[in-house]
Amino acid sequence: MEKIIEGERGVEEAMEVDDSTVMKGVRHLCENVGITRVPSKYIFPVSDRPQIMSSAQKPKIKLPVIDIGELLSEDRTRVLETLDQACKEYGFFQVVNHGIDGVVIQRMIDSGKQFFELPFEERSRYLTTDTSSPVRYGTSFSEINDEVFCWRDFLKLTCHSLDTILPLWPSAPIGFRDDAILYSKKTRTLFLVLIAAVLEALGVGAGNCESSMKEFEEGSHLLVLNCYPACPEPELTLGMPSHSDYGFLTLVLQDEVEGLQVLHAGDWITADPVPGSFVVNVGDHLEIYSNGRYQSVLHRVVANASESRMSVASLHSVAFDSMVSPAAGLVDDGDAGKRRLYKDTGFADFIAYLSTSVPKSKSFLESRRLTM
Ligand SMILES: O=C(O)CCC(=O)C(=O)O
Ligand SMILES: [Fe+2]
Repeated sequence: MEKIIEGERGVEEAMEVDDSTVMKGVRHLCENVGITRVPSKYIFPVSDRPQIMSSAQKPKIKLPVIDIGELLSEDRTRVLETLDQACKEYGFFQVVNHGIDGVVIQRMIDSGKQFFELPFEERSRYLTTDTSSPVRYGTSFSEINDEVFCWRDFLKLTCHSLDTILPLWPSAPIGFRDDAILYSKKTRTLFLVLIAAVLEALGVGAGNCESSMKEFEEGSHLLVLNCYPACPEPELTLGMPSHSDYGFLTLVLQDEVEGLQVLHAGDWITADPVPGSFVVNVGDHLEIYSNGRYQSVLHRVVANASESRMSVASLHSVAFDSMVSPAAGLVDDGDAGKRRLYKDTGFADFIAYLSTSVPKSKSFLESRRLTM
C-alpha cells in the first residue's frame, strides 16, 4: 500500500509495511520484502534527519586519542590529563595500543556479521521484546516505544556472570560463542584498566577508588552487536537516534564503515573508524558518579547508502541491583565547589525508564539532578 506524506519531503510516495514485518527487523525487510525506498515507518521528522555531508563539508575535529601503553607506563601524568580533558570536553575518546589482539577483534566482527547473515528463522529464535531477557535479538532502538523505527537490528548478550549465562548464547554460527566469550573477557579487562584511570583522573581518593573498583569487578556487562544494513535513502532515517548510554563507560568497536557521530559544540562529529581501535564514551552513571564533572554525550548512527555496517558496543557498569551515587570523595556539602548535584539513583530505575520511554535526550538524568 502507498501512503502520501505531506510537508516533510514534499509530497512523495512512501512504502507502507505492516507492523509484524517491521518487528522482524531491517535485514529481514531488505532480504525478504525487497525495498528500493525507505518505508514510512522509518522516516524521521525533518528536524531529526541527518545532513549527509561530503568529506569536505564535515567538521574536521577528531576525537582525542588515549594510548593504553602510556597509561600502563610509569610516567602517566600527561595521559591522565588528556583523559580528564577528553572526558570533560568530549565525553568520547579513541583508545589505541590497548593490547587486545587484532585476531580477537577481527573474529568478533566476522562472527557478528555471520550471525546477522544466518537465515531469519535461526536469528528469530532469540527475537523478543522482553528487555530482561539475557539474550535478545531485536530491531530499532526500543521496539515497544519507538514511533519511528531506526535502521538497525541488534543482538544483546548479557555477559555477567558468564558461567550461568553462556548456555543461553547463540551456538550458531560455528565459532560465534567462543569468539564472543573471548571478546567479552578482553573488553572487560580493558574496561577495568580504563575505569581505574578515570577514577584516578577524577581524584576520588584511594579508599573510594578501591571500593568502587570492587563494584566494577562484579559489575554488569552487556555486549550489543549492531547491524545496520545498507539503506536506500540514508538522508531520511537514522541507524540509531540521538541517545546517551546508561553505564559508566561504553567501548565501541566499529568495522571499517563510518556512521557513529558525536554531538560536540553543536556539531555532529564523525568518529573515524580507526582499524583495531575502540571508541569509548562516558555514560549516564559516570556523570552521576563524577558529580557532573564528566557528562554523558549524545551520539547517533547515520545509515549508509551502499554498505552494511556492524559495530559491537560493550556497556559496563556496577551490578544491576546497585545504587549509583556521586563518589564520596567528590562531594562536600560544606564546600560550594563540591556541592552534590545528583540524587542517588538505582540502576533498576534507569532500566525501568529506558524500557518505557524514548530516550532522545538525557531527560532521565535531568530528572535526577538536585535543584537548589
Ligand atoms: O554503532 C555504533 O557505532 C554506536 C552504537 C551505540 O551507540 C550503542 O550501541 O549504544
Ligand atoms: Fe550508544
